[in-house]
Order: sequence, then structure tokens, then C-alpha cells
Amino acid sequence: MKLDLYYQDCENICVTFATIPNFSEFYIELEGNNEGVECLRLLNEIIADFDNVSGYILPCISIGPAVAGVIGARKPQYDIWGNTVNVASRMDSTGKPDHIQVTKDVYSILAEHGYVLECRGMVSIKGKGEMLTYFLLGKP
Ligand SMILES: Nc1ncnc2c1ncn2[C@@H]1O[C@H](COP(=O)(O)OP(=O)(O)OP(=O)(O)O)[C@@H](O)[C@H]1O
Repeated sequence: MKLDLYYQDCENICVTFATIPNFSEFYIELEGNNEGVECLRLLNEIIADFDNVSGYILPCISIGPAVAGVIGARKPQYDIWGNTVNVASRMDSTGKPDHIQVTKDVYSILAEHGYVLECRGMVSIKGKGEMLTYFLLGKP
């Protein structure tokens, strides 16, 4: 048995979750049309143009340690794990349309660099309790 594992401990990474609002409706509309190929085209466009996507994407950010690696023998997949990833996912699931929700740690770093943020207040996060979160409003 081959025991080589690819993994990397990351001390401090920034994790962004990005949801496309109403994606499932969009996808169903396209199913009869080119079997979803147009949908893949759109996703590639969004990823290639990530800096200019506000409006139809909802990014949410957390920072901290995580482990990254490849898992799966038959269908290997690269993924990341850890509390930082779960919190980024929660920033996404508790987010607000047209807003970028970030944790307090992200707020501290961005505020130091002149970004404009607004305190949202305490948000109830599954598995974490109440967390103070912020909305990112603008660049320096
Ligand atoms: N690598 C990842 N990629 C995508 N989503 C992830 C990843 N790691 C964690 N998540 C998501 O982060 C969320 C929080 O993770 P947690 O381990 O607390 O899950 P859970 O308690 O089972 O919650 P849930 O009910 O949301 O599934 C989950 O919704 C999970 O799907």
C-alpha cells in the first residue's frame, strides 16, 4: 500500500466562500440548454474575473490556520479543513445579499489597511455561539 500523503499545514490563510445567489434556479433554466455547458462557462468567467464580481456573487471571509491536502484514492480531490474553513462557510450561510461579511480578525487586518467596514453586531453561528461580524463596505 502506498502511504504517501500530500498535505500542508497552513499557519494563517484567508478563506473566502463565494455563493452565487439563485444559482439553482439559473442552473435548472440552463439544463435543457446545452446540458449545463453554459453554466460551466459562467463559473469559469466568474473565477477568471474574481475582482469584479460584486453584484452576482456573495463573498465571505475568515482567516486562521487550516490544513490543505489531497484526499481520496479513486478520485483524489484537493481540499482544505479546519475551524477557519467552517467559520468562512458560516460567514456565507449567515450573510446578507450584496454584503461581504467578515470575522473580527479579518476586520482588524483590513481596517489597519484603510478598508471601510461596518460592525454588523453579534451573529448566532452554529457550533460557535455568538460572533461579532463586520461588513466590508469599501476599498481604501
Ligand atoms: N472544505 C470545505 N469545503 C466546503 N465546505 C466546507 C468545507 N469544510 C467545511 N465546510 C462547511 O462548513 C460548515 C461548518 O462545518 P461543521 O463541521 O461545523 O459542519 P456541521 O456541524 O455538520 O454543519 P452543517 O449542518 O452546516 O453541515 C458545513 O456546512 C460544511 O459543509
